[in-house]
Amino acid sequence: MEAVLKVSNVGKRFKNGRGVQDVSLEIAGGEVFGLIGPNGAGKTTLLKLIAGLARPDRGRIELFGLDAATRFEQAMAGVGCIVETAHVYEKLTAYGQLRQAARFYPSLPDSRIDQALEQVGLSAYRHEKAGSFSLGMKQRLALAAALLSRPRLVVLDEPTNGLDVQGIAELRTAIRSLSAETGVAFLISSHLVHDLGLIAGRVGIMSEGRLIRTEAVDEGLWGESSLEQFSMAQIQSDREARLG
Ligand SMILES: Nc1ncnc2c1ncn2[C@@H]1O[C@H](COP(=O)(O)OP(=O)(O)OP(=O)(O)O)[C@@H](O)[C@H]1O
Repeated sequence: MEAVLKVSNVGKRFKNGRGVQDVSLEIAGGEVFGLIGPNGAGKTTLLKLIAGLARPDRGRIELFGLDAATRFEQAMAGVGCIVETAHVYEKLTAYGQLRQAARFYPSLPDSRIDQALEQVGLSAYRHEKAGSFSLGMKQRLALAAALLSRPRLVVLDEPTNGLDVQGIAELRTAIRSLSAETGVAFLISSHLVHDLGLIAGRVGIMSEGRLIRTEAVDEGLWGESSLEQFSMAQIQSDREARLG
């Protein structure tokens, strides 16, 4: 499928010398791509650059064939994101919450709210207050809000944090069926490598601001070891190669 995202040699350096450097990456329509790496590896920074929440110092980001630097608004219109915190108003019902979010899209029909709730498996809870929801349900409600405008790429920062096994399984079901049925692509970060291995079809390993390797999630590839061990070994050998 055609690329929804093309990142070419992107870099951003903070005053403390950290950030991301020379990242290149392509994500196709309908793909679920996971970004893994330890704390501070640069995952959130890269997601922010892609979601238009920060500007790169160098390199190029193309979304749906549009250069994000010169056609920012059109490019970002196709991106839904939850970066840093998933905002959920505890006193509102699931429906009420999405009604609030829908104010940003005046031409959106009310039926889209029900459809988004259905897409994340929360239809049965539409009249219940979000305050009574589990963390996993809150995450999926936030995802429903991000889906309202029918984005072609959804960017999620650490969505599995704090979720139990069932919460992860439900998030996985929602993401997998959305990508398969609607062709929306997902870019998801997590330092919880195992969790992301359950959700993503392909992963990219980040270390010290760089994307050191991308791989299809295929247990055969890492043989006896887990994806965690595989990624740690990659990070270690990358460090050794750079330090000479
Ligand atoms: N606004 C900023 N100003 C200065 N340094 C920053 C800023 N944002 C991030 N950094 C630094 O850039 C590096 C990468 O941070 P980033 O948050 O992207 O990592 P991460 O992989 O998402 O880690 P985590 O899993 O902890 O969220 C870190 O060393 C961080 O301290």
